[in-house]
Amino acid sequence: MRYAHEVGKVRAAERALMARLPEGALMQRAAAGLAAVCARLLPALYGADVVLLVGGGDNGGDALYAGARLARRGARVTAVPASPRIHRAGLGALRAAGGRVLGQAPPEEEAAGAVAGADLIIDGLTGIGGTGALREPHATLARLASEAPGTVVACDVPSGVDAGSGRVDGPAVRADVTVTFGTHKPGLLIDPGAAYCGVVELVDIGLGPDLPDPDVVAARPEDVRPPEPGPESDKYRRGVVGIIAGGERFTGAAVLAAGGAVHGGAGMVRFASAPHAVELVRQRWPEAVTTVIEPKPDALERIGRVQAWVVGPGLGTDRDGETLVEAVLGTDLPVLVDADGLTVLARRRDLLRRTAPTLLTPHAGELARLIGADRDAIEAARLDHVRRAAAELSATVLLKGSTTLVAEEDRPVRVNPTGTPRLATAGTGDVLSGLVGALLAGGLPALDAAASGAYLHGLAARIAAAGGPPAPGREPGERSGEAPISAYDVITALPAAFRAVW
Ligand SMILES: NC(=O)C1=CN([C@@H]2O[C@H](COP(=O)(O)OP(=O)(O)OC[C@H]3O[C@@H](n4cnc5c(N)ncnc54)[C@H](OP(=O)(O)O)[C@@H]3O)[C@@H](O)[C@H]2O)[C@@H](O)CC1
Ligand SMILES: [K+]
Repeated sequence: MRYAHEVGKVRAAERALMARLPEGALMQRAAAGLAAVCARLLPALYGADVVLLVGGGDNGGDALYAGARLARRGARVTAVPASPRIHRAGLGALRAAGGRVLGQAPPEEEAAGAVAGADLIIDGLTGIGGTGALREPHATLARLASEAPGTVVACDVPSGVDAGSGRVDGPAVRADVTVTFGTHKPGLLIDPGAAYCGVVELVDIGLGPDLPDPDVVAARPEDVRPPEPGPESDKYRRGVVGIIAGGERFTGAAVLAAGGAVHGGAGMVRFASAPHAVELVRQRWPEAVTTVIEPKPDALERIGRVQAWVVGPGLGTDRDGETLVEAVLGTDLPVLVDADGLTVLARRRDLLRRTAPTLLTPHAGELARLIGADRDAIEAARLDHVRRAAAELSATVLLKGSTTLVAEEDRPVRVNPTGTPRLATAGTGDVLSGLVGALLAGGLPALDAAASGAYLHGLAARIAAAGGPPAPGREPGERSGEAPISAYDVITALPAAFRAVW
């Protein structure tokens, strides 16, 4: 797992560690790590042009000390101060090492020329102390760095990205590499901030023993553990998922949710709905066991045993849909509620009073209705809202988006690292609900089922778009070689995604 801690906890751990270390030792560790990454990124350090963008806080201090280290090894280092008060000792160290410092508030052309001509730019404008939109001249310098041809290395956090949340309120530095100290910050893992970071390198400055449990974690491939069938598995032990989706009017969602479950490793998929949806699912997925039901309180009685339920995609939000959502939530089994089911829940929050696990999978608009918040406010502060929702609704909440988040009260929020803009296409959410339902039925706890499902879903989308397992890295501006994908393509690529993590 990649771990991230809130800014306040990072500062507390830093204080505790600094109390045991000689003055300035921590900043030296950070600067040494930053300089080492920069040296690796340059084909030749001797004679390389390195520009430091230096803000008025310790983030600028890190950049100055790292610049001094690079200057001592032969780089031509120029500091561009963005503030009249920059780290004095760092400035002295850079000068002593032969670095050049532009005048305070240098003319824009001079700074622009230095940035445009640099082989490598270190962004030390703001780190965890940055708040709100970048002011001038920081904003201009951030823009110049983002447009420059040289390699951009962000110190701790790309300036303009809110370290705690990933919020970006104006211009921000687009980094090729972000060197972060001690632990990740949530804003490095969550979009939009995550998209500004490039490759994130964590430098150990010895904070570990002083850090509490993480606030946010992101899975690596080895952390994704779908339930694996053993030699004694039969279809019942591998988990039977029941899906109630679609109706007379909406059938696509039913077919896609059932497909996500069929390819999501369920031992058996029991699908139940109105005749038309049942007919189409039967045609597309002969593996599913189907039942025609009517929207009555006893609707589940004819379906047979399941280990987890999925309810909602394409169900409709009228009284009939509500009856089915109520029936499913009335069971003592794990339930995933998606799409129309969530709209029903927004007016029937009483249905969430249950003891078995409940997993809700809203996008921002659905979450806005569920917790009575503004959709734009949710998009701007996704981490805060997903946490709030999990607490208020007493449920596991998977908030869909370019970085999908999964929250459960008193647990670190899971950030999905495999998301891709290609997933922003109709029907992919239905596939996710079937897939996660299969993982729930296979015995994963709701948080793990949701996080693993989101991971596999994103990976399948990437595989479908690329026509095979994605290449490990791509140069900026290089053609992606990817195709647009449909929700059905994601289903088809699920086996390859499972193979990649098993
Ligand atoms: N603590 C430690 O032991 C260690 C800390 N380390 C390093 O310290 C960093 C934290 O340093 P920090 O606390 O000094 O804050 P920092 O990120 O430099 O920002 C403050 C400056 O930014 C300015 N500023 C803020 N918002 C702005 C805006 N919107 N637009 C423009 N300016 C804005 C603000 O200006 P002001 O508002 O005060 O006028 C002030 O000058 C951390 O990220 C890591 O790199 C490492 O060395 C490891 C050891
Ligand atoms: K920075």
